[in-house]
Amino acid sequence: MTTLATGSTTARLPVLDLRGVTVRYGNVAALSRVTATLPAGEITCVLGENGSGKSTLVALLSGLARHVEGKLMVDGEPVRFRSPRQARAAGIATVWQDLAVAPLLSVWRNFFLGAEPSRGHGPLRRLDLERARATTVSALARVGVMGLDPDAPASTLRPGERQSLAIARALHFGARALVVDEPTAPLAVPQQTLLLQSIVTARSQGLAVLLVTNTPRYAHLVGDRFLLLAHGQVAGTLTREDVDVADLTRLMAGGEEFSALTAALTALHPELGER
Ligand SMILES: Nc1ncnc2c1ncn2[C@@H]1O[C@H](COP(=O)(O)OP(=O)(O)OP(=O)(O)O)[C@@H](O)[C@H]1O
Repeated sequence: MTTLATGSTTARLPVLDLRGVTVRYGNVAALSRVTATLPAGEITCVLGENGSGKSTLVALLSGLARHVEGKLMVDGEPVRFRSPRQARAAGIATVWQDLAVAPLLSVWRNFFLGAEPSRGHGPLRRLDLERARATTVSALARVGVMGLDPDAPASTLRPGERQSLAIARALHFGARALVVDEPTAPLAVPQQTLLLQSIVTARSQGLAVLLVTNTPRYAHLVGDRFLLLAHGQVAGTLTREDVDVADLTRLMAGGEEFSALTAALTALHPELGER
């Protein structure tokens, strides 16, 4: 993990850094001058009402939307993605809300998606099936998914397992940042557990994680920071020391109240305003 020693404290360098970023759809500013920092090895939860800009933030980071103002930086370098492929190449892996798998293909095929291991060279080069299966099983185990048959069709994966497969894939292929748009349909507890467990694994592997969630309870359980969006703007940024679950639940319902709380906290602790 990249760290920067600052005197007696150690500050983590941001993997993703947004400075005054604006994204428009026609005349609508879906994000307006958003500033946020996502350090390595931390989970930033994005909370906000419908239409607050959460999906647009995911679209921006994954190369589907472009900013017209401000700067988006990855590891300190300004970027402007023209495609999801470019975002992936920069090390940003996205787990979509409505994550699709190729249902008839095996679990291992879905894990590699065209990047299957091979052996031999030139005309003798062929798929290394054993390695593909073993790698899939061990990568899934790393995020806490045990006992899956790598040859089973992906249609047999439950929703939480699908997301975990995508996270396992991101870790295996060396992503630096993980963007997770939580499924809208509530997951059953075991699947929700799997998903959160995979996200926590990504954090412990040093990835910068952005989790878009509608569930303050889960956000508080795993989140290190909370970014509240309201009407496309940052209504506040807080850390887990600043809020409890009840605060988050209340604040999610109204960005204005969140702004008021942030202002009050910043007045008491000026250093919070610098986050
Ligand atoms: N493709 C689009 N074309 C025009 N306007 C859009 C488009 N996508 C989003 N918007 C508008 O941008 C704003 C932010 O929308 P966005 O979907 O990012 O919010 P959200 O917080 O993800 O909402 P939800 O939780 O409902 O998905 C909204 O006013 C929305 O109507």
